[in-house]
Amino acid sequence: MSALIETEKLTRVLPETVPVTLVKDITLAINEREFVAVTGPSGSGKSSLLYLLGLLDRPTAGTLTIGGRDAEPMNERERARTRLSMLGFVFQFHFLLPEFTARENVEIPMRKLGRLARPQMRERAGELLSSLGLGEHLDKRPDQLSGGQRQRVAVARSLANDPPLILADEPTGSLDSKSSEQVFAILENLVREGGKTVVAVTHDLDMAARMDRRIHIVDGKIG
Ligand SMILES: Nc1ncnc2c1ncn2[C@@H]1O[C@H](COP(=O)(O)OP(=O)(O)OP(=O)(O)O)[C@@H](O)[C@H]1O
Repeated sequence: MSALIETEKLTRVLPETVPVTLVKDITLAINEREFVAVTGPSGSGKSSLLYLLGLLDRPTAGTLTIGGRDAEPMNERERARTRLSMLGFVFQFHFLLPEFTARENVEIPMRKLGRLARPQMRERAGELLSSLGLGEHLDKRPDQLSGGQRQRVAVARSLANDPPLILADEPTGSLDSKSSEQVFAILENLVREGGKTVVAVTHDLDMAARMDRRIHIVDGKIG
């Protein structure tokens, strides 16, 4: 079976006067249905790695294949399309659009991909939110929701186009322990029951220990 995402000596150097190495020679393979933690000290390059894996940044050396496809020759349009269909993102801060309701926020990636008719998008957004315990809050705006609820909306949004891979950057980092546990349980369930692959940066070593595998980054390298 080929890996969902595979890198070979992935490297990202910022071309400053004194070049800054964010990620160095990272070789890894992430398979379907894996729940993977990315850990490491602050500033070690965890977010930079996630950005590369998520096609939000381009490596300066090395290769990355996603769904068996080499990302290198993809133009911006293909990268955007791959992001929309293959990847879901959850960040530490929810980045929901404040003027839209929970349901509309979840519909946005579906509208961008344009595979479903509008009524189906609306229905799917409602179902996703309900499955994450937000059935009562479909028409609320982010400022009418708690932090934990907002993050669950962000998870629902990441699932909008049913991507096989969810990338999460400290998804519970700004939540209290109860909401944190809820969001963790949702991510775990996505892997165990939903067949998704989840790669999550976390500072929480207890959480990392409950995941399938840990990729530890030190100074931009696997350590
Ligand atoms: N655009 C940039 N210009 C200069 N330095 C940068 C830039 N982006 C990131 N860095 C630096 O690169 C290093 C890696 O950053 P990154 O955010 O990937 O680390 P991290 O492990 O995710 O950190 P944290 O755990 O604190 O979120 C850090 O030292 C950061 O300050």
